[in-house]
Amino acid sequence: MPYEVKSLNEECGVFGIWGHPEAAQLTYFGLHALQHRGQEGAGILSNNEGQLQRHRDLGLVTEVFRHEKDLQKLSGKAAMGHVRYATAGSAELNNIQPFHFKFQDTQLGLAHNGNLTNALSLRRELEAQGAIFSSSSDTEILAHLIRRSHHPEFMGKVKEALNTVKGGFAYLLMTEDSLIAALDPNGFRPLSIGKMSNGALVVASETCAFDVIGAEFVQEVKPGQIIQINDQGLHVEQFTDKTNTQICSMEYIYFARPDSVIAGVNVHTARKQSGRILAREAQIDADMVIGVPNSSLSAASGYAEESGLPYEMGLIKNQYVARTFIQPTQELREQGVRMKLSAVSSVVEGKKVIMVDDSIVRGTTSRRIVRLLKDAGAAEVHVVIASPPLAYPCFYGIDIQKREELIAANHSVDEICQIIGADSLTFLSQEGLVEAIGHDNLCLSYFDGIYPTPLYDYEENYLKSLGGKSV
Ligand SMILES: O=P(O)(O)OC[C@H]1O[C@H](OP(=O)(O)OP(=O)(O)O)[C@H](O)[C@@H]1O
Ligand SMILES: NC(=O)CC[C@H](N)C(=O)O
Ligand SMILES: [Mg+2]
Repeated sequence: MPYEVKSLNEECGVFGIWGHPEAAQLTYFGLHALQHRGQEGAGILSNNEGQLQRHRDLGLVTEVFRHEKDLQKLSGKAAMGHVRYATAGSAELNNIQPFHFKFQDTQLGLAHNGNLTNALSLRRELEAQGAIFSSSSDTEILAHLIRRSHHPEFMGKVKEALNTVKGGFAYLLMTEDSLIAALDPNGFRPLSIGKMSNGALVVASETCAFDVIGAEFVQEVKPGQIIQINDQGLHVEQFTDKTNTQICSMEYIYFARPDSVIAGVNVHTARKQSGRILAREAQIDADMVIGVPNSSLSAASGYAEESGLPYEMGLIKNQYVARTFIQPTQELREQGVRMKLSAVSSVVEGKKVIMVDDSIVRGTTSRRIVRLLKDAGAAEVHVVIASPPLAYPCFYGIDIQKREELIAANHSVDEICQIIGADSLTFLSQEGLVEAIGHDNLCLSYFDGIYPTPLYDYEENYLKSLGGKSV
């Protein structure tokens, strides 16, 4: 399967539109802007006067829609799409979204960014009651809950289902006559509403998808909200009032595109600010600052500005060899990093270099790059990381679910420094991170292990990995 070699994988991206004659085309452009959120598969489902049609496949958006006819057949003035990186269920075609359910009386489209923490137990219960699943993904569960609800109204059924699933979810649903968006009570994942000049309403995981289609930002979907969009406009309700906003801090640190805005904060600005604060906290004597392309470049520019050191291009990313086959072994991950980045010897030779990266997960990237820079002649390599040590897994939509994988869960900062071969290693403090982002409605569980919800099906194994410490 085509795939970019990444150390830290993204989640998923959703996009929906109601009220435009070229709805599927615009969804294609929107998904293209969200491609960084998932590269395993993509799909679009359109709604032509109540007739839903879908095309999906494994691969990047441009590969899935390489034949124009596949997009052209998706007619109608409403559509929704998805780019996937799996968190639950394998990377096979059956799990690629949007899902399209055809019942004898109606049809339903479903797309999901996030990860349910009670998916296994719900599935067990549903199967015991006779449900037959068509995929191994957690996403499908919502459709079963909606169809099995005894509530007399469709929206009532959806609300009941949304109150049954737990964990992280930004959902889009397409019915015959409306597009529905819903966000979990913690609002872990970003989800925003925009408007086009013809009045069409759009929903997207990130605001960068609005810019490519000329839509204007209107409002965010708030935690616990369900928003129905149809020919009458936009109808906002809460499916629960028990909310506690906890936006995933890794969205700001790494996942989201720098041009996106989450909770009123531009991602590049937050990253740049984190670099500035890191420079104040680290105070390292050096000749230059370099970033690790792509995601740490904003933080590196902030670090350079604050420290007054020159910002140099010491590492080059090869934009073309990055695509290869999924090979999730450590050895091949290292191979991927090597293919991806080269050090510029004429820039770093004989110099004391500060290398800024946004995060250390397994330590593969930092170790490899320190070696690259030293092989290229750097006299000293000081690694500074624009986030605190990542020592706890995420259960709300990212693929880091095992503590054993995380270098900071198993080693002190000094040990990590030795393992990656750096001359010094400094992490941004948690307070510094919060200050950089500028609000404290953040999920920081990666760093402090404090989870804002029970972990349900994951709890037992997680507790074992902690050696009995309670969550
Ligand atoms: O410690 P590790 O396990 O190596 O993971 C950390 C690295 O992973 C991410 O980059 P990634 O290579 O995924 O892609 P990027 O080009 O978007 O920065 C992140 O920006 C770090 O560089
Ligand atoms: N990364 C995601 O948001 C994935 C959505 C869903 N859990 C899946 O695995 O398909
Ligand atoms: Mg990186």
